[in-house]
Amino acid sequence: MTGTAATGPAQGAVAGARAAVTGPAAAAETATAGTAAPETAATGAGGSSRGDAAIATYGLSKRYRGGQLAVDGLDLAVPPGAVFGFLGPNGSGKTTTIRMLMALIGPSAGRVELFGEPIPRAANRVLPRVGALIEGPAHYPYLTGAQNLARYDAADRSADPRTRTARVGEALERVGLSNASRKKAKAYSLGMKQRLGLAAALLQPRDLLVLDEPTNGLDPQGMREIRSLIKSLAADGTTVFLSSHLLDEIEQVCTHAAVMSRGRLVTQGTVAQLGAGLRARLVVTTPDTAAAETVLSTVLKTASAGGDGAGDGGEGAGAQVQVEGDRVSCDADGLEPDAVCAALVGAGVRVFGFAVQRPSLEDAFVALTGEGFDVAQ
Ligand SMILES: Nc1ncnc2c1ncn2[C@@H]1O[C@H](COP(=O)(O)OP(=O)(O)OP(=O)(O)O)[C@@H](O)[C@H]1O
Repeated sequence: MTGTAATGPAQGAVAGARAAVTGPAAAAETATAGTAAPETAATGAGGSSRGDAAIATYGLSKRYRGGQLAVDGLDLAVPPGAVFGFLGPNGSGKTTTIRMLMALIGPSAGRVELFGEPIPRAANRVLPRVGALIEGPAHYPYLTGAQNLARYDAADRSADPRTRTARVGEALERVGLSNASRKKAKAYSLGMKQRLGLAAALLQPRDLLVLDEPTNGLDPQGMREIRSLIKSLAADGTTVFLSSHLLDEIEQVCTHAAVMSRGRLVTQGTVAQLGAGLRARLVVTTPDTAAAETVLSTVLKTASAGGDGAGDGGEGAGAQVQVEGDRVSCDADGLEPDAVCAALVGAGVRVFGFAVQRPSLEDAFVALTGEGFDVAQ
């Protein structure tokens, strides 16, 4: 443990990142920081080298005292300026990783660098550049939003008390809480509390924001507000690293993502790259499923014969067309959607719906891990 334990109820929000989260893990750590693993091959995300990464981890592992290997040999590279989604089902090691990034717990093996500086060794120098929101913010319920922020700021030794009032006002403005600044925190909705936690992380200019499940427990409106806030922070050049178990959230807000499963990194890259290995599907909705199936099989055979796989193309084409209820689908690779649609109509198929569906991140996860996304360890 290298962080300073937070006092009061603010244990979740780590503004300026020198206050420690005092979650259940904090007391039971076996911090053996410093047993650095040999540097592993770079797995650059989105073409960025790891030297200029905002966050880089090398063989990062954490085994809890009970023997659980929560994080296993993690090599992360978060490019500066990215909105980086750290994705994985519950229990896959996201929070444990974030705690190690913020020097709240030590790794069992491997190492962390933030902006090229070693953590925890350079924590005092680097962490003031990092704002964090970990495990849901807790606030003093009987203080107003503004008073809560003033308390957080007073606990931050790097913060200038002379500019406190102005910075508190700006942070509240930034998260859209100016009008509620004089309301007691206990009267805040969950979304407002989450925004207040973000405001605490924004009391100083930050180069990096680390957010652990920032939309957890929020209603759809609250989620939208947090997402648009994240986008506006990123537009200002802040690198944002956020964990989530919500795939569509990552797709909506992130430029890059890493996928975790059972403590291990499954893949990382741009969001576009993650789905790139998967093929789009052409989906026809029709009551004439048999006729549509015949047309798609013929189209696939023709496309396949026209390509370089002429020898084996025809054989499996029928099997590649799937019929589920009133939906008939096939691999869209190499097909001209307008020509396929014309062929369907020409054959008398009543086309009620026609789409080329891009694979989702969930499809990518299932393809990569062989398991559904809702797995819990
Ligand atoms: N303090 C601890 N002591 C022992 N085991 C722990 C501790 N904290 C977490 N674990 C275990 O480590 C594994 C990873 O947990 P972690 O909280 O990092 O996952 P997560 O992906 O953040 O999941 P969630 O979204 O549910 O928080 C889980 O199996 C969890 O039970």
